[in-house]
Amino acid sequence: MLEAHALHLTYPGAERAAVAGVDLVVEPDEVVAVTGPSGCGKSTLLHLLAGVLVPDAGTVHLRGRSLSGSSSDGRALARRRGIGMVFQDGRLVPELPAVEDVMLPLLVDGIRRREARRRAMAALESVGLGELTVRRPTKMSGGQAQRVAIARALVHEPSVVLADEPTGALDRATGTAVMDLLVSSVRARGGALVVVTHDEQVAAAADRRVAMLDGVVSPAGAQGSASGAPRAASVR
Ligand SMILES: Nc1ncnc2c1ncn2[C@@H]1O[C@H](COP(=O)(O)OP(=O)(O)OP(=O)(O)O)[C@@H](O)[C@H]1O
Repeated sequence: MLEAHALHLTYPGAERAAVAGVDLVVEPDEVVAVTGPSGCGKSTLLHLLAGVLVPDAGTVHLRGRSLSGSSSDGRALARRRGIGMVFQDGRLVPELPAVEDVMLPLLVDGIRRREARRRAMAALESVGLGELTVRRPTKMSGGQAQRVAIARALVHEPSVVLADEPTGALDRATGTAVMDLLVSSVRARGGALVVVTHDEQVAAAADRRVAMLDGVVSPAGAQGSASGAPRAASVR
């Protein structure tokens, strides 16, 4: 589904690489947790997978199609359509009612407002926010706002959802509910989920754990499986 090979990225002026040669294969229907200490490169890896950052070296393929390298329109489109992103703080637009925010990825893709609104309403319904479609995120609880962010990541039906500490700002019960929702929404569509997390409970909900240290996948992490049943050849 999603395949990264030999990814490297050094931020300008940095002494060492934030991501220093990561290989990662995510299978369809798989939930992968990326864990590791602060600063080890988890978010950078996720942003490389999403195409938010362009690697200095290495490749990212989604369903066999290259997403990495210099960004042609075709690649940008493949990324936009194929990947959904959930940020730690949701990154919702404070001025926009939930439905307008969830419509954004569809409008960027040229879908007409009326159809975009219909699909955004359905996505909000599916995350249990059918009653709050016109509420602004500033008037929502943290868990509700994060559900809006999940609806926005899923509304264009991506193959892969990448989530950067989606429960980081939430209390435990709300975080568990949000993670359950994310996993079930992605699984219901046969998609894959990569979730960066510091939270043991979130990592335990994954099929497999990839532990990073100093910009690389630690050997123990490559073997690790949250469920105790490693999937062969998923991380090399
Ligand atoms: N925009 C940036 N410019 C320069 N250096 C950066 C930038 N973003 C991250 N870094 C550095 O790259 C390294 C990896 O950072 P990254 O945010 O990927 O780690 P992380 O594992 O996600 O950390 P955390 O768990 O604290 O979010 C760190 O040393 C960090 O200081």
